[in-house]
Amino acid sequence: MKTVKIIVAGPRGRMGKEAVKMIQETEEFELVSVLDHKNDGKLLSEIPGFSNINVPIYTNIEECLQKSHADVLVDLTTPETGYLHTKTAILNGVRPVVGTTGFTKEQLEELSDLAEEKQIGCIIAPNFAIGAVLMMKFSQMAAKFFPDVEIIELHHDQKLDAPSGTAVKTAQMISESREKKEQGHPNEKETLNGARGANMDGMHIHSVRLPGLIAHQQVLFGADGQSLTIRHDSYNRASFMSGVKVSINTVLNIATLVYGLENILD
Ligand SMILES: NC(=O)C1=CN([C@@H]2O[C@H](COP(=O)(O)OP(=O)(O)OC[C@H]3O[C@@H](n4cnc5c(N)ncnc54)[C@H](O)[C@@H]3O)[C@@H](O)[C@H]2O)C=CC1
Ligand SMILES: O=C(O)C1=N[C@H](C(=O)O)C[C@H](O)C1
Repeated sequence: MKTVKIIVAGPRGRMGKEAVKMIQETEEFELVSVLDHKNDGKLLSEIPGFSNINVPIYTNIEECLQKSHADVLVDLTTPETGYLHTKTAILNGVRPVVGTTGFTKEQLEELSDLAEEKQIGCIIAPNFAIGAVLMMKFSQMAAKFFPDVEIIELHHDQKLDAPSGTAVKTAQMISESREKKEQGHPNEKETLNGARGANMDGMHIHSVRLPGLIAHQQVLFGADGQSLTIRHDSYNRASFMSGVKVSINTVLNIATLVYGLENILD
């Protein structure tokens, strides 16, 4: 069995910590270094909460990629950093597995073109939880029969991007099966800005941010005399790790960019 050598970017973050733990617990994975924006030159074991993990911390991605000889970079940072890391990894022949959300459509297209040109695998998944992927797929199926839909996503109040990457992906997937329409009354007017949420392809997305929440989404469909609600809840960040694992194993065997876990699950 060949060991997969992995770099984690954002190791001190909520998701990064969980990814480091999962990699340490997986026999065929080896954490070779981490990328952070501080603590350059230290060992991860010097950082509270990471005792015994003697891998170097880099703050410069080029240096990190050149010295680590990694197969995969797992990025769990912020939109700007995640984009830069993904691009640099592809250019250096290291395969990115990206959970970071908030990339623009143009950035995704550019990264996809770059992966194609370099013939290198890259997986960007707005949600690694299998249940969330099913929620998106079921919503796509339902929208064919129930074109009247609104999306409500609910997250912890430390989240930087809104709407969530999952909500955007859900709307994109629904758009593929839903007849085009603007949700709500044609003459509706907001008397308070933002009352109807964000509008994507005529669908409204509402973002809730509260302490105590982790990651939740409901997709509400309405029709004459009935409604259908499809809801997913992540109660902890371990819920995302099986998807990260599948992505690491899959990215080694593909030569393009895949956007969304649904495209690699059988
Ligand atoms: N795809 C998925 O299933 C999931 C994706 N996410 C996404 O993952 C990202 C991280 O989420 P959280 O862990 O909750 O955030 P967080 O704020 O806890 O962690 C982000 C980490 O990135 C680090 N960071 C910032 N700039 C950096 C740089 N230049 N170089 C290296 N590290 C840097 C920060 O120090 C921090 O430790 C977000 O974009 C979030 O939306 C979160 C949960 C699940
Ligand atoms: O920031 C988070 O926490 C999450 N971000 C992802 C998103 O934007 O969809 C995935 C999950 O919802 C948790």
